[in-house]
Amino acid sequence: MVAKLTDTERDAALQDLPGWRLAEDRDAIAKTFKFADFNAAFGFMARIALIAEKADHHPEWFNVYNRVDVVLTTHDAGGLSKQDVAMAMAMDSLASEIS
Ligand SMILES: C[C@H](O)[C@H](O)[C@H]1CNC2=NC(N)=NC(=O)C2=N1
Repeated sequence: MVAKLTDTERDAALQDLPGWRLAEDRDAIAKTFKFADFNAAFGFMARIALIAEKADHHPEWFNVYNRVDVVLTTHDAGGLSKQDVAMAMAMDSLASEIS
């Protein structure tokens, strides 16, 4: 099982994740991605879904047209883990590629 990040580790990780914020009500990070249109947003989700399956680490997300609201946390760890940081970085990298 993967370890929950300490407060110090969490704050350090957030420094390197532009646009990501701490969720208000839980130990999780959140970001809103905006794309050109629904096709780009859904393409992003489809490609992240494949990465998520491979990593066995799945985002919580909500899509409306070109917007994807993402929340990342690790249920098994009861909070934020390095797997969330890795997923956030993968999302940022893919989003910058397609927008
Ligand atoms: C059984 C399965 O491996 C677990 O439930 C995995 C699947 N995907 C997961 N995704 C996330 N975000 N957190 C988890 O703890 C998690 N656990």
